[in-house]
Amino acid sequence: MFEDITKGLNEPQAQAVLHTEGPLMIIAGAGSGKTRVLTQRTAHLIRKGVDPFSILLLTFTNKAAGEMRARIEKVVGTDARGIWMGTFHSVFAKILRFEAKAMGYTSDFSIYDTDDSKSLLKTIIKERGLDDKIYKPNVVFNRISGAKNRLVSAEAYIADPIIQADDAAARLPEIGRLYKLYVDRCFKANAMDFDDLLYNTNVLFRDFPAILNKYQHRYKYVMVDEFQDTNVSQYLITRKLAAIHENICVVGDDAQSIYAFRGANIQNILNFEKDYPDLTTIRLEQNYRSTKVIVEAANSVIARNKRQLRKEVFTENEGGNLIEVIKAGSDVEEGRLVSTSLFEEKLNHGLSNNDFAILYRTNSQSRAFEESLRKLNIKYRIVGGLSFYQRREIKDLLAYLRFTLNQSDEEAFKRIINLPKRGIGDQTIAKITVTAAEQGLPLWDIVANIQQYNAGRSGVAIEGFSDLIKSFKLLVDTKDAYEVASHVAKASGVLKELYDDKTVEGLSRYENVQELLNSIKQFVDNPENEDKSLGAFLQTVSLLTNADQEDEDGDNDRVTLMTIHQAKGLEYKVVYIVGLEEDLFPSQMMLQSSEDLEEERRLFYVAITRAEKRLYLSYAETRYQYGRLKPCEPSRFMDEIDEKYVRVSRQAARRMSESQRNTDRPTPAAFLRNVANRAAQNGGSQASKTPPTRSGAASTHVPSSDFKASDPRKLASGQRVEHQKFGFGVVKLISTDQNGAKAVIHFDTQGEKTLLLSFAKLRIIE
Ligand SMILES: Nc1ncnc2c1ncn2[C@@H]1O[C@H](COP(=O)(O)OP(=O)(O)OP(=O)(O)O)[C@@H](O)[C@H]1O
Ligand SMILES: [Mg+2]
Repeated sequence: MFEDITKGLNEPQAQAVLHTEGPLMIIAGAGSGKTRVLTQRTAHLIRKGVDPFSILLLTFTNKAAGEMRARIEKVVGTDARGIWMGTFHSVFAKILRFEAKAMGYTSDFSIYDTDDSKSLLKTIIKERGLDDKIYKPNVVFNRISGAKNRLVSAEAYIADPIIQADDAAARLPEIGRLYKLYVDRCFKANAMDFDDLLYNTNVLFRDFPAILNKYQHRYKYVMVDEFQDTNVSQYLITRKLAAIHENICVVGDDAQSIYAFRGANIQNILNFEKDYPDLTTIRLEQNYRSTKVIVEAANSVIARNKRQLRKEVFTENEGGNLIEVIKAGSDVEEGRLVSTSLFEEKLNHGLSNNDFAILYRTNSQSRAFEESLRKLNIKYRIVGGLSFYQRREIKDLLAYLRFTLNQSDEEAFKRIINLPKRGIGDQTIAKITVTAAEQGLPLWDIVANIQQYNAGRSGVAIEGFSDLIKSFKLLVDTKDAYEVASHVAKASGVLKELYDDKTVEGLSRYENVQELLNSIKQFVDNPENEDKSLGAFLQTVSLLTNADQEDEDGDNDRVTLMTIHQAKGLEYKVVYIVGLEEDLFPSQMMLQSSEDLEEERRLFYVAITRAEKRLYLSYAETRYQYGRLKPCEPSRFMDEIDEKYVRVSRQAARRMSESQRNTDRPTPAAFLRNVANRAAQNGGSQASKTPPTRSGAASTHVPSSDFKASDPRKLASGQRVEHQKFGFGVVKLISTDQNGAKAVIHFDTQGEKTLLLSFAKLRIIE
């Protein structure tokens, strides 16, 4: 009866899909179909007649949830809409909204983003008269966040501070008090921060058994993707929710656990076996995503980690190309070489921009790649950069909307009270917040009754503000989110101020606000959204994760640039892992212990396993850091890949053999010698289906200065040339388009390639 649901799945995958009752754990390597199994399993449950409302499916991003929902919908139709699906944060925010009263909040509570939290902490630190160079809002925030994720309350923290050895920040005596003040202040503002969404859900389920019981009965089937990255708080919630039916299925890969720094705990996987003695464990071992070279290279890296569950990963996919190393003189050159390679890949393999990802360790590395991609007219998206919703003008309008809904929201209040300028000074604003805090009054009590306070000249302006907000409030219950928002944008003066600003930036800010209004309209028009209220819209917006951004201009064919952390669960035909240098990756900041090194290595494993067909690794010999040019050493991680899977471009190999000769110069790590040797020995192409390239001629007589970005005027068809990577060939055709001049060249061993002449380094053979 369920044959078709398991069609195309392998034996253990099918078993996992059909095993619906009782606890189930799927521990398996990257690309082995874990996420696919969850999708099929959910479709199967619905086909069996399970009510979609009783299925809870927790994913890593909202986007992943959306994609899974779309796939399930293909099998079961619109029933899929009823499934409770999303990130831990978004699902539990929804529950908290229903149950807000029990916790002393209203269902219109605000969600503070990290900026709001830090701004509030800054205010509190100042009010306490503490030095914000010692009590840095950032540091204090991380402390509080860490405590909440371990379910340590402010009171418990004060009684017994979490102090780790050699952690100076933890010893600051006021942290506990600041934690307490911060929590009180958020509560008074009817606001929860991101960590509260988990913390408060735990408190809710702990203190209100009847409420817990309701959800325990509702969710007959609970599933968690990326289980290795759940923290204790998330695990506890999941376990409690599944306690009655015990139909809990978690899937994960301990080798991809990369959030220990945020409290994720591999231990959860081990505990799971203890917590569920009658657990069924299924292992998936076949990778369907990547070529043999990529799978085996990834295996060879992760095998170096001591702390891991042993598991096999193999693939029946083709051998594929060797992993290529791109060596650049500087970070700028790295951007250029990677973008050029990407451009050539695109042309030579008929790929689209969507097939590519450039992965880096930290966000700040994106700049060089952005610039060089732009020069080549290649569209890209940055996941996790300054997102649309973090822009000033967007936050301004959102703050108005938040305050319209929740007049206790202190951070929204601070943002808008003098926007557009009403002549209300910072001191007056501080006076209002401090008075509210001291007298234990909601902000709004003071703002709405300002005539009772001695607010001086600002009084009239504040009165105007409160009248404005009162008029907005009247709309909330009867109008949808779009009607309220477009009225607020106009009546508040936000739109007009931007409209009057005729600078280029002003114009683009004005357009951004219009764009926000468009997105609210879309939200309202979407039949999947039953609740079209302002509150419902604000909730979805505040919980967008960085990976959930939509492209603004509707053109979705873009190269993706992102940190490796953001890349979890995703796959691309061609992947570039860039900045493979010591101190950058592995990151210097993370290297306190061998455990940290293992976490960095898992990150490298995640990065490698995103690639389907081809993988490139790049590094620069020098890089600007903190305003200074620094020499860099190649990352030890490149050394850790079994050398038979790696190929080094001729240029890199040649420079290496030079540095070997020059023994006075410190050679950049053993890696360089290794690869030079191996390139010379095996022609660099063992496992590849393509014939060996000329990279074997690592120390040819050709000085690199002879390879120049080619001037099209000197090149003619029929001419014989040599390319650094592809070897010798004959020019077939030269043409020009908006990207500049291109040549089609037929290479002796590599076949026909189209190269962009401003980048291709060719040597003309006279
Ligand atoms: N039995 C199968 N036959 C063909 N393709 C499959 C099969 N199982 C999975 N795939 C494909 O393999 C790729 C990887 O699957 P999926 O993303 O589910 O793996 P995963 O284990 O979740 O990976 P990750 O650990 O990176 O999250 C996807 O493109 C998926 O469609
Ligand atoms: Mg997955």
